[in-house]
Amino acid sequence: MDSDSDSGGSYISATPPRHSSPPPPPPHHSPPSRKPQHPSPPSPRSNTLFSTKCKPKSKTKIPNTSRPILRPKPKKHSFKPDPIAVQPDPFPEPVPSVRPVSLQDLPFRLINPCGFDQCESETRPAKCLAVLKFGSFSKKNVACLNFEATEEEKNKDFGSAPSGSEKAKSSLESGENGKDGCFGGSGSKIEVEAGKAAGCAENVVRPVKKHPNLISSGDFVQPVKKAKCSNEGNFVRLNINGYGRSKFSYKSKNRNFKSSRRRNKNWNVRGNDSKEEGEFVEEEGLVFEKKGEKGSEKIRGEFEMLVEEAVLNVRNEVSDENLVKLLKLTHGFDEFRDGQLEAIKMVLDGKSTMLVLPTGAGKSLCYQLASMVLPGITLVVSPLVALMIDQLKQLPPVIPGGLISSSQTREETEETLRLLQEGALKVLFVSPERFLSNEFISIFSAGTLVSLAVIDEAHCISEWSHNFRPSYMRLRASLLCDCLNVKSILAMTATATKKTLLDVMNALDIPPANLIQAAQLRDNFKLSVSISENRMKHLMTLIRSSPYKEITSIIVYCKYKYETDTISKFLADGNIKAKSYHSGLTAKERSRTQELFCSNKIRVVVATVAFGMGLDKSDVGAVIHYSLPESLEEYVQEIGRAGRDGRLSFCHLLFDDTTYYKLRSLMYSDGLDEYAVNKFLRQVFSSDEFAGKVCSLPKESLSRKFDMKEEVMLTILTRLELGEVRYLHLLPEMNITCCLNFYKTPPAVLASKDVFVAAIMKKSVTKDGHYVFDIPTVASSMHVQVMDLTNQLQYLKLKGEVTYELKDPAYCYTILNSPKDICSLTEDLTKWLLEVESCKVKKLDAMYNAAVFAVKECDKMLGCNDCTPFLQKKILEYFTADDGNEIPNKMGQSSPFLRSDIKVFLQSNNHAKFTPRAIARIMHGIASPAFPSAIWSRTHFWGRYTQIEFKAVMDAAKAELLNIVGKDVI
Ligand SMILES: Nc1ncnc2c1ncn2[C@@H]1O[C@H](COP(=O)(O)OP(=O)(O)OP(=O)(O)O)[C@@H](O)[C@H]1O
Repeated sequence: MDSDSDSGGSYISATPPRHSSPPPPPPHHSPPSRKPQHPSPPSPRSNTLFSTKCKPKSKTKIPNTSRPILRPKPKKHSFKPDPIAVQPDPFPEPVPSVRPVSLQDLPFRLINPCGFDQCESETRPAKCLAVLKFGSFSKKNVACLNFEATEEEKNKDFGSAPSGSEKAKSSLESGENGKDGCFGGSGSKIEVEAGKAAGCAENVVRPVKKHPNLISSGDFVQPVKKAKCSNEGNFVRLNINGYGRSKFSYKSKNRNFKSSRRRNKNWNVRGNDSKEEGEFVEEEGLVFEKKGEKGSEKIRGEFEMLVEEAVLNVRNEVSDENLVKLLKLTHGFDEFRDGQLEAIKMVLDGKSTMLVLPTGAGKSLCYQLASMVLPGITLVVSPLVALMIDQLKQLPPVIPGGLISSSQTREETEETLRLLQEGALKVLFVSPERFLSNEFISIFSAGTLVSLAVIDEAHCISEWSHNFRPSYMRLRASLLCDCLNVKSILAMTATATKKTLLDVMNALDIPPANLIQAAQLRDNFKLSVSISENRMKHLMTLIRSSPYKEITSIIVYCKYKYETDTISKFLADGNIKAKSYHSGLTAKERSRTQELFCSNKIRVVVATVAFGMGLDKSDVGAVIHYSLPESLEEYVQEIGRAGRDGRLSFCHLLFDDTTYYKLRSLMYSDGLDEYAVNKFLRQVFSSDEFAGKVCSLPKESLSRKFDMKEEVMLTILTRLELGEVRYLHLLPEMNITCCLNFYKTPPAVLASKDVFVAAIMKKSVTKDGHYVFDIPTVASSMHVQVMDLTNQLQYLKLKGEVTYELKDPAYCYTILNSPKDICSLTEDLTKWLLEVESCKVKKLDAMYNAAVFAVKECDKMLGCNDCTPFLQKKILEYFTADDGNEIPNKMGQSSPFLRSDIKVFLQSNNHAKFTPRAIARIMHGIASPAFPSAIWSRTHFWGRYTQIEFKAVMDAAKAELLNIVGKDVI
């Protein structure tokens, strides 16, 4: 593809933003010419593609994340704390933000997650855990205290091997199915103690660094200090499921014997002092390694009883006091942050809840705590595998969790499902694609109780959000409740406009009274903006001057991959330790960069949107936007990666008009006209309908044919699957063309013995000695499943009879209902796609307007460079405004030369077929599958009209095409 911009992971969207194309390379840089993939030269009357057979019919305070404190030197800060409650003050007084020294001021972090005495705590430099592989934590009951490694270990270089999380993330971005992370049995590796807790008394439990939910994939494996009793010590697991308790007991008839037995055993072993050394003592969720010292055992016993008691207390009475006690024990925090308590109480009351809290405000804690108290399982749906892995890792040790995603092997998935069925998991992370699949639903119909379904990044449900994902369409309350018997839903997001929220709450059946919302921005940001004609120079100056020069971790966000490389090199040349990060790099390179950044070995990461989701670094001190974000949601999300430790952090936005115009053009790169939608639908429903017949759409060739991006095709297909009428059922993508060679037995002889081969012979063409055939076609002709045919091919290959190669990745589906009126379906779909497109454009305009407003207001206050109140104002307005507000933009509506330029363009390219949209795209310099920039950027009209409204260019193109072909064609 021509795109140089990055997506935010496994992004699939009908909408333009993240797969948008880069600015075209200048003509002299164009790659070697390829023949344009357009149809053969048309007759004059057919010089338009846009006529179709379908004639168109006529608050609250922002949660203060752990008391903002000053970074080392920033002198005076004047950030306004509460954009909702307080009107922005144009002359903000500097807020004295020095606070008394607290634990957080120490050069290390003390944790005490399990309520041990302070001396149990340990210095915590991050990310240096030796890991020891373990079979399955359900058996070994791996759970433990989350201590981190010693300073010495921290300084070790872990090489370039990527973390499990990173690998998954990388594979996601690159569309690979990474097999390298074993996520099935979370806790399948145990982190072993890597150092002594500083200053701890002798006779205590060693801080064993193992966590049931850590899923480091072996990449972090360092010379493992073999754990002394790692798999043979005395393990204690805490029962938090409440089995056996009448009030919350899970009354499934299908509980299998094995798990019941284990549960009973759990209950029997409470107060395990009597257990012998070396024996496993199983209870849900918590494992201590026995060190053979009576004191430590006592502490363990006390702790497990405390947590269990705290859970029971909450079950008996959901009071603030009881919940705070549980919070202290399980997470080590003294109090809840804004919104958390309300959300937890609502969920425990069985009410579906919409929770809107800023990034880093602690939304995850709400379902974590609730999951301990609720019976059965809590399902968490997340959009990215990387996010799921991070969330799984962040579960406190007492909560056993698992994960199911498409990046797992079958065995890993099966292992997780086994644990699930045994009742060994409390929280299960699942991707939306897997969610509600027949296979998944069948597990729950067997009796696993789902108390709570958590939809993380819930805005992805809505096409009016900045990050709509078709796969999230399947998350409807009706489906969740009907298929999984979910008791209540918790939808969480950090960034959603009013319209998006309404949409999400409608889909999930959440009543308005159950909305818990705080300001969408934390209060520990100092925001600034500048218009810059030389952004590179500006960036360098910024990083070298105060306060940025004192900040050790900075993220610079760019739009394009090439920009990240150029800028990181530029910074490195200026003696600033910087590296680039984008999806064009190998997984290993990306992982290495993230490692270096997280261990503070580089100061700056220059990245595309591909960086940051699931980033577990709390001390990022600054985020600089080198390019204008595409929406205020994206801006808020990205600056939210700074200051997660609660300290004051600095965010600067550099922008210019040229970038804005380019971005605005890109917003139109996914849109479709009725003509293309109609053609596509006809292709989708072209097959004869018979039950189970697998239809396929080869992605690449059809993408060119319809001038439609592959992900847009998928969006339409998903809509056809999950809309009001279920027109089709999507199947996994597969390569549909097979090139077969026969080795041992001559084809005719083999065909006489094998019906599959006979069918293949009938349906294949021979090409250079290969038999080439379409797999679904052959399977259909035999009335067998595609899988049967591929299995037979595999079998013949193993016998040495054949070799074959599969190619042409395709979307596969079966038709459930053919539309009665394809024209009205076309119309509906086109309307929807155009609305989504214009929504994206509006979002960019809102972002641009906010930036311009902030600059102007600062200019009025001569010399002021603190844009915080102005941006806060705009962000607040944006997220709370009613839909339908017109957003002004600075696009031109016409140009005296436009029509004549289009005319000349059409005359000089009369060999090609154009739609008005195709012409407008070229005039705006946007590549598309049928008009790639490698070819079309050579025309001097390429990108000439980026400053004229796209629709105006389309109208002009339509008029010119009509002039050429005659009005009767329309
Ligand atoms: N009550 C609390 N007191 C102190 N720290 C807390 C509290 N609740 C959560 N945290 C910490 O805040 C940090 C951020 O939490 P979390 O990752 O859940 O945020 P989030 O709202 O999900 O953010 P994002 O939207 O970016 O995913 C975590 O380190 C978490 O341990």
